[in-house]
Amino acid sequence: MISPGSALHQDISSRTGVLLINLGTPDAPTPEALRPYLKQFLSNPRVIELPQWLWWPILNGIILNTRPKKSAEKYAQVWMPEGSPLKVHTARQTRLLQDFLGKRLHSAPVVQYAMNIGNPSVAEMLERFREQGCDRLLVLPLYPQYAASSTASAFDEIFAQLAKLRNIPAVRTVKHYHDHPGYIAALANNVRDHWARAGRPDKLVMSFHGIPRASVDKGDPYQDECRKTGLLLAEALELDANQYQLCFQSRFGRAEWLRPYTADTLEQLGRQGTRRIDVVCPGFVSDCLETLEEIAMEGKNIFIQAGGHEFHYIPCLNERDDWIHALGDITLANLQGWMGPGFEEKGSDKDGEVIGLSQGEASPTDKNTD
Ligand SMILES: C=CC1=C(C)c2cc3[nH]c(cc4nc(cc5[nH]c(cc1n2)c(C)c5CCC(=O)O)C(CCC(=O)O)=C4C)c(C)c3C=C
Ligand SMILES: [Fe+2]
Ligand SMILES: [Fe+2]
Repeated sequence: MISPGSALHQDISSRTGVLLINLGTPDAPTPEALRPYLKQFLSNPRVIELPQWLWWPILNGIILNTRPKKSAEKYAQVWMPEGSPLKVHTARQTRLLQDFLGKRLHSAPVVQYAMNIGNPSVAEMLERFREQGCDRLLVLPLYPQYAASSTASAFDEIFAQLAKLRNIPAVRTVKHYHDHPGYIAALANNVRDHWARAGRPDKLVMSFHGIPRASVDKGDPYQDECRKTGLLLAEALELDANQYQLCFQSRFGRAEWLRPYTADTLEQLGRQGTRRIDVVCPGFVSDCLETLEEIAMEGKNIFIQAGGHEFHYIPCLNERDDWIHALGDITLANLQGWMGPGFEEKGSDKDGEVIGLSQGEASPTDKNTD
């Protein structure tokens, strides 16, 4: 919880904080840990846009009695010795971004991560920033494509916690970076590195997390942003339209979601006798349940059982240098104008760009206050 008013806040000279925010993950691969995680996730009206009177009996009477056990079994198959893959990679990315900024700025911002659901919570991290004297905060969701269910619900949580404070920091939010040249280059390098080691497939499948079709009809730009990322990645890899396929995974419930569904696409490609496919998940910057279990395990089974021969899963960006560099560039671009005394850059980086104004990004993406 955030304690109201803190003398510490006034004593330390003003600093900037960068908060990386991700979706959240259970604390353990057990039904007991899955239940509160799923309850919090699926009670969010940004995620399930049904009237409460209709949704609550389904959630509490059916889903929370069946899904925790099934999901826990899936999590157990991908759990790492240090914990949930999503959290392990997010924590590593945070440390690497802190190092990257430390090497490039005389006075680097404080970098921390929070989970929108579960731990470490947004409330806990906002308190840590306060303790460290941060009166400016850049919120950077680890979702390159904007969706109300992911990005907006992260911002909702930040502002709900700030609503409990009297003296809040200046806040900037990064809405999306689905077409950022550094992000696209990192995605393309990742695929090329895989091909250099393992040869090329007949088709590259780009699988994005789905959302309900109705969300797009109501104005969510998510589908367009996924398509733009896919197109830019295909361009960077010099692929023709018949060499790649974009699709949407992780459908939840019975409503119509974005099509084509990944499971159908994999089955169809297998049935058509496609010899080899490689699957990459550009919308996930960290490997997690949805990539390691749903794609690399379930997806592979679907393709092979339908008649496909060779299936390669290409891991997410995780801790790649070029991705951390892109994340650093996105951060610096969005800190423009907040660079006060002691915050000067140490010089241009190795690719010769001017720090904070890199890769054609002349201005911060989206700002709220200050
Ligand atoms: C990439 C961004 C994501 C969007 C958009 C998104 C929308 C969305 N998700 C659900 C339901 C579930 N998602 C679950 C896991 C999950 N989702 C994302 C990302 C997005 N979701 C990630 C990174 C993860 C993995 C978390 C991990 O711990 O590894 C789950 C929980 C797992 C399970 O039981 O299947 C659910 C449920 C909906 C309904 C939705 C949009 C409406
Ligand atoms: Fe999800
Ligand atoms: Fe750079």
